Parts: sequence; structure tokens; C-alpha cells
Amino acid sequence: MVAISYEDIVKVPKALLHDHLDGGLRPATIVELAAEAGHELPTTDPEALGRWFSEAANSGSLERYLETFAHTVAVMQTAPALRRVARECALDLAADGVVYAEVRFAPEQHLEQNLTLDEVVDAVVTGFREGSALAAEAGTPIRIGTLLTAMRHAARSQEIAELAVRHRDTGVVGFDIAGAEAGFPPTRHLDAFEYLQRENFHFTIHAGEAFGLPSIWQAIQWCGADRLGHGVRIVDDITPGNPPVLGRLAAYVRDKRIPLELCPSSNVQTGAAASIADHPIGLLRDLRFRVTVNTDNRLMSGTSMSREMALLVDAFGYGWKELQWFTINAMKSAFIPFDERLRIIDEVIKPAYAKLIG
Ligand SMILES: O=c1[nH]cnc2c1ncn2[C@@H]1O[C@H](CO)[C@@H](O)[C@H]1O
Ligand SMILES: [Zn+2]
Repeated sequence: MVAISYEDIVKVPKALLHDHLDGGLRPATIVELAAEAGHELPTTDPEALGRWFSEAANSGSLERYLETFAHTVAVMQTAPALRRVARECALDLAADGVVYAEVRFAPEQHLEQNLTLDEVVDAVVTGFREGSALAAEAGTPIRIGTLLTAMRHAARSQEIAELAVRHRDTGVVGFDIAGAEAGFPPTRHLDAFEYLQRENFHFTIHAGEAFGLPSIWQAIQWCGADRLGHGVRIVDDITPGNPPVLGRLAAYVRDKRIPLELCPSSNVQTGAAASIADHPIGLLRDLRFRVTVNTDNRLMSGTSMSREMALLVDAFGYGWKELQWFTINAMKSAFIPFDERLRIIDEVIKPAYAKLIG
């Protein structure tokens, strides 16, 4: 079998469900926006700044990893800055061969210069629209859906859930909670999740990253999450062996085909996995959980969708078949309407991989 190269992976269509807008800025853009905003950075050399982010985020702790976001959030406080960051995000993902992406961010973190929550969302959605139009002109079409995140340590989830529903017909396709996991269980935000269910809206929950099974159990059985952000700690409910034995929660997650938004490099940086080769994605794929591959924060991990896939190819020997499986899993789990998901699978993803798989 011919080895799959990174350049080949860039060319195939990919789908991305878990990517943070404030975790994916271009270092050069941060430098420019920080100069305008009067925000002090660790360094103003873009290359050194990129290195600073990945080194600072490489801490083995989610809490310390999250501290690095102070520098990205600080430069995303005006409508033009938000719009630019979103536009560049769309272009960068499209250039990497991503044909469908759900990108998330927390509107409540972008109010320091007196924007309203609705203005923040409008600016980001406009940026995605502009970036997608430019990408289509460049011959790399991409569809982007926005997810609105509420910060789990804060108390604005109901407000953010209502904001998401208000913008559901203009680009927002779902809701999420993020931030430090330990000490902030998803049930703190139960009102928001129950509201979203009554609105027939979609949501994912960061769970099972820095904290284990109780967080996953609450996210699914109390809050009704459609998907799990990370969810990697579901392996704690699987007893190794031949065959491995699934506990009741792991069995439920697999039986119900609950999508796992796995983020290999991010997990290595926050200490959720020892290395890519040791990442539970290998086991979870073998057991045929609904596994998807994601970037989480491209800046903090110095990564891209193609790079995450290339790392998995190296560590687990995956071929085009597996990469297509991850991609279709993601597309099946997307928050856009069923007929639109199907169209991307049938007209974009399958024909491209068919040429490679034969
Ligand atoms: O992997 C993660 N786990 C938990 N929270 C995260 C992760 N990545 C980013 N954020 C948090 O989500 C906010 C909105 O995008 C970011 O500002 C960061 O605080
Ligand atoms: Zn995340």
C-alpha cells in the first residue's frame, strides 16, 4: 500500500465539528489586532508568537491551557476584528480541504468594548459568510455553521441559548458549553438545555475531557446532549480484554451512536492522553463508536484538520477507508438539516474518496 502523505490528505474533503474560533487565529493577525487594541502580547513576532501559544498550551492541565485564550479573546472585541477573524478562519479551513465545519465561540467573552451579544454574533456570522464566498471563488468551497458556547463557570447559559435560537435561521446551528470542567458540572446549566430541547435545537457539551464518567453521564442523561465535546474519557467505562467489555454508559453511548468529537493533539496537550499513539481513538474506532476527528484549537495545538488526520495515519496506520469513515461520521453528526448533510456526503465526500479507495 502506498503511504498517505500530508499533501494528499489536504486534497480530500474533510468535515470538522469541534473547532474554537478564538483558538484558531493566525498569529500575524493577533499581532496586528493587538497593536490596534493596545493589548500587550508575549512577543510581537508572529512566528515566535505561534510557538509561544503551542508551548504555553502544552501544560498537561486544561486550566493552564485555557489561560492562553486571554490573548486571543483580548483582540476580538470589536465588530471588524471579529469579522476578520471569522473570515480568515473560513479561508484557512477551506484551504486545508475542510468542506464542512462547525466553529464555536463564546459571545459573552466579546463584550468588553460594549458590543451587544447580537452584534457579536452578527459580526462573526458575516465574517464566515464573506470567507466562504471568497473560498468558493478560490475553488475550495466550504459550508460553515456557527455554534454558540456558554462558559460553564459563568451564569449566562440561558441567555446564550436564547441568543443561539434567535440566530438559528442566519447561521447558528447549535449550542455548547466549554471552559474548566472539574467543579462545573453540566447540570448547572440544565435550564438552558431544557429550553433548547423545547425549541427543537441542537447542542453538544464539552464533557469527559479533564473530568471523567460522571460528567459524560450528566451531559447525556440529565442534559440530553446530541454529541460529546471530546468524550474521550468514555474509555474509563471500558474494561480492556479480548474482547473489551463495555460498561452500561459506554454501551449506551455506542448503542445510541452518540458522536464523540475527539481532538487528539489537544488531548495530549491537556494531559487527557499520553501521546497520539496512546490516544483512545484507536480503541474507540475499533469498537465502532461514532468517532469524529477534530482540531479543537488550531493555534494552541499548531495543527489543522489535515495534520490531525496525518498524525492518526502515522500512529495507527489508517488508510483512505478509515479517513472516509471519520469524515462521513462527522457529516452524519452535523447540526445542519439531514438533506443537506446527505448532499455533502453523496456529492462531495464519497466521490472524492471513491477515487482513492477504488
Ligand atoms: O478543549 C477545551 N475544553 C474546554 N474549554 C475549551 C477548550 N478549548 C477552548 N475552550 C474554551 O472555549 C472558549 C470559547 O471558544 C474559549 O475561550 C476557551 O476558554
Ligand atoms: Zn473544545
